Amino acid sequence: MTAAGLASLLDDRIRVARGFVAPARAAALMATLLRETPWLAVRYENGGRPRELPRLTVNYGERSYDYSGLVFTPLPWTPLLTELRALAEATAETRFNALIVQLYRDGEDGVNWHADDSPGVGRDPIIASLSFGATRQFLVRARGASEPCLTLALAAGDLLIMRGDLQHTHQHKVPREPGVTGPRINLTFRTLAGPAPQPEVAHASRVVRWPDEEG
Ligand SMILES: O=C(O)CCC(=O)C(=O)O
Ligand SMILES: [Fe+2]
Repeated sequence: MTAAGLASLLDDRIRVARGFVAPARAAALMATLLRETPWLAVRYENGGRPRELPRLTVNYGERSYDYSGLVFTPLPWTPLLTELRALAEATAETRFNALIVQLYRDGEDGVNWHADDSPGVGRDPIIASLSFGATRQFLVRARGASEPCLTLALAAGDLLIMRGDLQHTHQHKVPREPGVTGPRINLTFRTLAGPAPQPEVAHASRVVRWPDEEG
């Protein structure tokens, strides 16, 4: 543990602060974010077949983010997200200008192996991730390996920081966990610089209400 209560992993390129947001506040934030975020179901075509990302996602900040080959216009910061950004910045000791908010509706949602290495984040990005709601597994593997070298259960209020050359040496994943019935929200703060991404690629994403008012 460092002075700030951060557990250090993989040569200090992953740091985890358990309970960074206290439980009552984390629960209140989960409810507010669920209710107030204009969730987007990201739809795209793959080999002519319509696909949808297995999670809902929204971008905030000053710059478009290139995600799964699609470019999305970000929404402006809200007072709440600005406040959370300041907390993340203080611990990560950097400034962030972009945020991806993702909703894993239940254990059927997840994100497959990837690295956060889109050109806009620069060479060795510092990325801060805040989790709320259901606890989910976060796996890390070395590039070229099939098995994870690190498995973290990210719970409500946990802060995870990735930095150094981790995105070049490793990939990460939030696997499907069919036993999980509750939703999870994850916020990843990033710093985007350099040339703006290409013009928007055609996609059929749409804002969805979740949970559905009816259900
Ligand atoms: O949900 C998480 O903990 C990770 C999300 C992630 O890897 C990403 O947004 O790039
Ligand atoms: Fe990621």
